[in-house]
Amino acid sequence: MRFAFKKYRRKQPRLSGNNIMERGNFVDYIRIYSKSGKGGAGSMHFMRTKFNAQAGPDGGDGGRGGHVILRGNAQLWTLLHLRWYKNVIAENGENGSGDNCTGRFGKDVIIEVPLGTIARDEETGEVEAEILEDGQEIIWMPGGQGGRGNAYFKSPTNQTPEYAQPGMPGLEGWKLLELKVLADVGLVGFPNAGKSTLLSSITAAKPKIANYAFTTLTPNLGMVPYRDEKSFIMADLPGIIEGAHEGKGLGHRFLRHIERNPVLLFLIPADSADHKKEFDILLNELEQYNPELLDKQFLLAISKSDMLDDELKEAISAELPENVPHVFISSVTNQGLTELKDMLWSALTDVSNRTSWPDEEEEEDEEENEA
Ligand SMILES: Nc1nc2c(ncn2[C@@H]2O[C@H](COP(=O)(O)OP(=O)(O)OP(=O)(O)O)[C@@H](O)[C@H]2O)c(=O)[nH]1
Repeated sequence: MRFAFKKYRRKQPRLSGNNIMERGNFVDYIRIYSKSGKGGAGSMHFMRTKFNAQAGPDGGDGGRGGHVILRGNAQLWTLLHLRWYKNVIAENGENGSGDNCTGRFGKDVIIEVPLGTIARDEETGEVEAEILEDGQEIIWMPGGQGGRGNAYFKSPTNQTPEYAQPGMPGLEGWKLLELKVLADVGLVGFPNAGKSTLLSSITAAKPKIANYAFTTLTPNLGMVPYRDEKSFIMADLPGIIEGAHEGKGLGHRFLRHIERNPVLLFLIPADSADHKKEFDILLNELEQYNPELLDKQFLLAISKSDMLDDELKEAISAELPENVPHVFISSVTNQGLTELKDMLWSALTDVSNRTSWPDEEEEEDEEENEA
């Protein structure tokens, strides 16, 4: 639903931020008390009898209460700018007055949010709005309708008594705004796997890189240029450790960002003690968080492969699951990066490339049949 009242736009209070500075302060979850405006009362002034509008001067309708509107802004990366807004309250509509004067509409409040923001009701958990495009506007909480003034009842078709009431109330309640980063490819790996280094070597993004765990505390996005001026977006997500779904390490807060990435690239470093086990732990953490994540397309990259000779590569390849394509890469020597981009692009464009996981019930059936 797009907001149609363009002429009111300039006057609306906007809850927006100063873009770039906010990248360092990643906030992806906000609880906010939100209220749309009440409709103004219709003017019934000077009426002699309740529905005999002919008997007095015309009274105008009350103005509509202000909406609470969400607007997508591609320059925003976090919800930080909303942190201090505990209440968002739109203005009430003005009452109608004599001489058929319609009350002024209450001012709408526009909340600017980054793309990928979901709005929920705290009590019901219901998703009420989702912003995916720059400039997209959704009337999240509509303002109450204004009451009808007696002018309205001059028309014989407009005799519905309930419209003669004062304006309708707006909506109110505790709401949640949640940001799920929008990217084509999400990088999944233990801390120190080389995720940020990969992002910085194939995109123009400059994430923090260091030889210690949890250098990346917030998602970083970068655009990967591909052949023929094509491109895709890659997200470097904070490292996952065993028990992340129970809150260990940085916990499961950031796992929500993976939900939006159609392709997941698992990064396992060449110097891992057990590549297969590391991959299984990561898969398990994703599954514990949300089993639907296993329906995504997976690719596996063995990072820091400049440390490996051909023999070691063969040994690692033999350990890895056959149904997940893998590639050896090094962000230092650029080894395998072109092949990796080709694989990512075909995974993004080719739905038939989807990794299939045997369903537990199927496995049980097979076991029974074998017995
Ligand atoms: N030899 C070699 N070292 C690498 C390569 N990629 C990354 N490293 C090193 O590995 C360390 C960790 O790299 P990061 O890119 O910060 O790892 P990360 O996965 O983003 O780590 P977190 O932010 O903790 O999740 C750094 O010291 C990098 O220099 C590579 O291709 N080869």
